[in-house]
Amino acid sequence: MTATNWNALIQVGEEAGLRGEALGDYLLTVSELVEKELPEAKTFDTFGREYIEFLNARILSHPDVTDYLQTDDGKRYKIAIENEGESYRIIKTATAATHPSRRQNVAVIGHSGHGKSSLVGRLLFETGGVPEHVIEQHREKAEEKGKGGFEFAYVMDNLAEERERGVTIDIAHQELSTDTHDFTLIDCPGHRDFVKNMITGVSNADNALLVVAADAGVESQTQEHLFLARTLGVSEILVAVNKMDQVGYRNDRYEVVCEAITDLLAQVQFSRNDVTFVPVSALDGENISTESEQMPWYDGSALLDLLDELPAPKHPVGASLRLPIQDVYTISGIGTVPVGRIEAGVLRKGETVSFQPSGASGEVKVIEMHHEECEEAYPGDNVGFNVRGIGKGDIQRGAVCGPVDDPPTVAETFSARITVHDHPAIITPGYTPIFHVHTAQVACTIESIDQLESPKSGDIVAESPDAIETGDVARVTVRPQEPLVVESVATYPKLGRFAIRDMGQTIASGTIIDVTERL
Ligand SMILES: Nc1nc2c(ncn2[C@@H]2O[C@H](COP(=O)(O)OP(=O)(O)OP(=O)(O)O)[C@@H](O)[C@H]2O)c(=O)[nH]1
Ligand SMILES: [Mg+2]
Repeated sequence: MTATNWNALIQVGEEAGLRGEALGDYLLTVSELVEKELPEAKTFDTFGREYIEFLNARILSHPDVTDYLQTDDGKRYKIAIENEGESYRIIKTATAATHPSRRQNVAVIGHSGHGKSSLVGRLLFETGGVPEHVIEQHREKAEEKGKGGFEFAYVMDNLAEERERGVTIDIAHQELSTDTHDFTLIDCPGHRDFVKNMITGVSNADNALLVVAADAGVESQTQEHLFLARTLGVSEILVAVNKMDQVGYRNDRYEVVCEAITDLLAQVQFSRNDVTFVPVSALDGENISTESEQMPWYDGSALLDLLDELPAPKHPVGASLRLPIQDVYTISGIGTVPVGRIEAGVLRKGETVSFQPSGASGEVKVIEMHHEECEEAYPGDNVGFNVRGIGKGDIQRGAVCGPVDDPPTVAETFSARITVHDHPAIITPGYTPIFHVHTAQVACTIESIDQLESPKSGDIVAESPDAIETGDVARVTVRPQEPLVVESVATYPKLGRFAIRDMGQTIASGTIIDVTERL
């Protein structure tokens, strides 16, 4: 199979898509694939599928999942790949309307009052998600409460207390669709009292949008959130420098703020090249969906276009189902409905699943995604579901759902590599702070400090040190004080990363190397 043949395949596919007819089948041998195509190609692990990128199309495939052929211009065809010994036969089965690679969870993070909720509200408004008269109603209500200017934030802040205080307390999810993506924006609280809610939001995110007000610049939760996003495995960070109206849309002020953020990024081993900056005004709607005329000095794209350019999320390939539970609802007519985001594997109707650490299990009766029922759901999907025989007492935030024959691992102990970022004193064995891992928050004891590493080279510089302190990197053994599901970072990245908090601040972070299962 040569590149020319491949082009022909795509062409036929496009025409067939229009007519809704079968593509026909094409045979290519494994050696042809490897020798002719792969040198030009890359493989990616995405959505539990293996992306094989060809010259101008790619096959998204996984044994568990229907395959798709995607051309460079974003057209997708549902295909079946039949494996005939040495050969693959590719058959087009239907035109695929949507595809999970459109889906992207973005956590909106940053210091309190910098305009996260307002920015999400504005994005929804400009993409038609919120009609003008609703914004008007919010404007009136906000003014009545002496909170003029909060009309866009009120789109996100629904709780009475949130509106009264003018701060977000718990995370809120909002759907936003563009031509190429279906985003779930997770508006996180910026206030330092609610960092634990922000962690739940970030642990569900693929990428993050950091909002920094141009007038206030970097503040304490700008730093803490950036650090947590990095620690909890967010791949890319987009920085919106908001409230540009407050600084007269001045380029020099924008640059000062960008420089301050660049310094913070360096502390978490991000370089400025890994991050995109955009100046915006949520209040005036500048640089949100169209490029702003107020800032001719800015030569980049508007925020919405930058969101579309965020990298596709990566998920483990060929792994078993792992679905950390974020909340559990009781819905009349259905019963107990746990909700969460699939981090690995496939959730299927009719299959028996197990929740750990409780061990409760049952058959999946209903899966719902974005208010629609579906047969199966994949990594990256936010789902609500119902399992036969499972009641509210069997599951809570922090539980993890997986297959009965390969259930999530409940740890007796685990070994981890931690970095101490900010602790006022020394840390000795026996120390028991709160560990935040996926959606769980559990007190865990650092039972032993096994090795001290050089932060630069990673070399072991001491065995069994008595204590560690700020700046140290160490291998430690950890014992959860309550049953807790964790996995090694190598097998399930999102279940193997954690932040450690104590005394109202984030003091350390780490990755899990190995888990000793509780029997
Ligand atoms: N001038 C100006 N004010 C803004 C802008 N964006 C937000 N604000 C104001 O900033 C204040 C806080 O906005 P929010 O959107 O609630 O901020 P937040 O980041 O969600 O705050 P938390 O929920 O507490 O973390 C409100 O008074 C907004 O009107 C902007 O672009 N320009
Ligand atoms: Mg808010």
